[in-house]
Amino acid sequence: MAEKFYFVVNEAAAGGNVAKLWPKIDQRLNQLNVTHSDFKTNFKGDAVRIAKKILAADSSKESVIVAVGGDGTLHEILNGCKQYYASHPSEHQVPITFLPVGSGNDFARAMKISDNWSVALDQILRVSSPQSLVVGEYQENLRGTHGYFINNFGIGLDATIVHDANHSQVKHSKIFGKFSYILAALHVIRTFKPVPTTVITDFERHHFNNGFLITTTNIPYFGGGVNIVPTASAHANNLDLVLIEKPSWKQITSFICHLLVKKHLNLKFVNHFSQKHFTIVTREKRFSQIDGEETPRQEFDVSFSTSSYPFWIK
Ligand SMILES: Nc1ncnc2c1ncn2[C@@H]1O[C@H](COP(=O)(O)OP(=O)(O)OP(=O)(O)O)[C@@H](O)[C@H]1O
Repeated sequence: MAEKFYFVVNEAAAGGNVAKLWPKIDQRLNQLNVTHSDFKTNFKGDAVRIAKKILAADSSKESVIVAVGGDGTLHEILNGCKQYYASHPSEHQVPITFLPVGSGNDFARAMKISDNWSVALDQILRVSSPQSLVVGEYQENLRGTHGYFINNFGIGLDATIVHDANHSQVKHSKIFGKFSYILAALHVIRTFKPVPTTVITDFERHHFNNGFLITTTNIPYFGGGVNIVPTASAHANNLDLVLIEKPSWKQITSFICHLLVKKHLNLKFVNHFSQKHFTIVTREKRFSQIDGEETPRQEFDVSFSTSSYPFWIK
């Protein structure tokens, strides 16, 4: 077991429910005599700063940083750690892990971390050594931005769904909130304008006039449990790109039926690339989502590659 756990708590995750949950988790940690401290995030992006602050104070071999929230919180902690070690390359890398109590927990689903916090906490406490996992790395060539993702980077359809769902009134409804993504998806599938897209791999260049779904993934799931690439794995040193051109309703129906039996990647109109490096260029403004976090509408010239980080996960 690690000597000290640093819990980075996003009380705003799961529609604010984590604020009510954290005292129970903290009480359980005290009952179990787990040496720990907690840091609450105060605003969007704050977990990046907190992760760097923790590492600057304690980079010991016995420490672990725990994201308490959804995928967005883990995403920020990974990026904070990566930024810290970019300027401290010789230091020991403190592993990170995840207590999935947010609403988007695709990474936990992929890594078989329980969605019951108490079971997930036991899983974390039973780990005895870190394991290195593959994470996605992106370099946005038009704006010079750079970062890492644990799950996926989507341009187009999924990103527009994330945007619409995040800005819908329904999301804040106690009863209908959980349907906000389905409602947004139904609307966006009908209205999304396809985008000309070029994919450049190490050996080839492919052009698609009507890019619709353009999702690069490191794990099987996106959008809260959709098994988009069943073979994707954070243990494999590659990323998977799924690109679908604007489909007819017949193709959408066929895609959904095949998705249910995990055969959708065999469909003729579904393009699937599995590579270590590739670049995606879109010359019209669209939204993107990175681990569920939306970015503004923009054109993209983004190069993808893989990287790795130690995770405190069995
Ligand atoms: N104190 C805070 N107030 C508001 N937002 C915050 C705060 N702390 C973190 N955030 C932001 O909350 C967002 C959602 O976090 P996260 O993905 O972990 O939870 P979630 O419940 O899965 O979220 P969602 O379903 O809304 O995407 C992230 O963009 C994060 O930066």
